[in-house]
Amino acid sequence: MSMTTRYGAGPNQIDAMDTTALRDTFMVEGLFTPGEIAFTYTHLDRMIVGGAVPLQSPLTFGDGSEVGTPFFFDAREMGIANLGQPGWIEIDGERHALANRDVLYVGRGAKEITLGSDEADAPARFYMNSVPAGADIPHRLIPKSEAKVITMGDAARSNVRSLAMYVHPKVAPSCLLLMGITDPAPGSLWNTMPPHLHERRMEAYCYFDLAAEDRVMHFMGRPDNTRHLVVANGDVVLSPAWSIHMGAGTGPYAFVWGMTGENQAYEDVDPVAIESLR
Ligand SMILES: O=C(O)C(=O)C[C@H](O)C(=O)CO
Ligand SMILES: [Zn+2]
Repeated sequence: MSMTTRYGAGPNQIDAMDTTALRDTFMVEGLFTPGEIAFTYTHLDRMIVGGAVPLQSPLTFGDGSEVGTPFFFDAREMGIANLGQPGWIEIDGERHALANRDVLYVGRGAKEITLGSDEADAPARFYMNSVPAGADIPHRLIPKSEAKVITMGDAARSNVRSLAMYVHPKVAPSCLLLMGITDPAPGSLWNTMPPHLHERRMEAYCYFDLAAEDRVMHFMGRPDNTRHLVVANGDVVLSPAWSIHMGAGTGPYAFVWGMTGENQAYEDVDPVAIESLR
């Protein structure tokens, strides 16, 4: 298991950043390495993002030395989305089967997590969002069929998309984690339109199901001072509360969004008018 750190930055700091500095600060690349678990500890509301691709041997974690508690989950909760082929996750020996796009919520107090793939040559790809938690909420498997799906957007503006809420008060409760998956409709390439800010929550986007030759252009920054990040399959964008977010792909893609902060009010967002962007 590896753990890297991202300290984040304030809105004025992006003026001095070149492309490499911007990417090093606001992106996490390389989370999905076959046979490994990789975590990045962000100082954006202390969300940890992670990836794991188990092959022949299952992968285990749960030690808390990197987070300063005896066990990883002593003061944390987590959502784990399977973005790959069928696999399974054991929480303290209790096994849950996860098909593609199923999500497992792991509540505070778990001791040991083991991640496995049904077939080593068609592995699961587990994506993880973990945030501090102050309550014990039961572990729960949320199959794709139980997610609450909302369709939004406008075909004339190429932004029709369906947004599936998994870890959400109306679907599966958590302490302060929100997690879901958004799929642009065929021919629709824009996500998160209109762009928005949510001053009370950070957000992490993990782009997936993107062809190797395609990229998503993810826009960030203050509305009057935007930048872009060129994102490949499996890359994560860290979106601070002060930053807008919206993106367009050069081909089909999907993304997992995860949020935490002061509240779980999905509607607590401030849309930003396109004509105000600079
Ligand atoms: O396409 C969208 O719109 C989204 O998926 C929006 C994200 O869920 C989001 O930014 C929530 O704040
Ligand atoms: Zn958002």
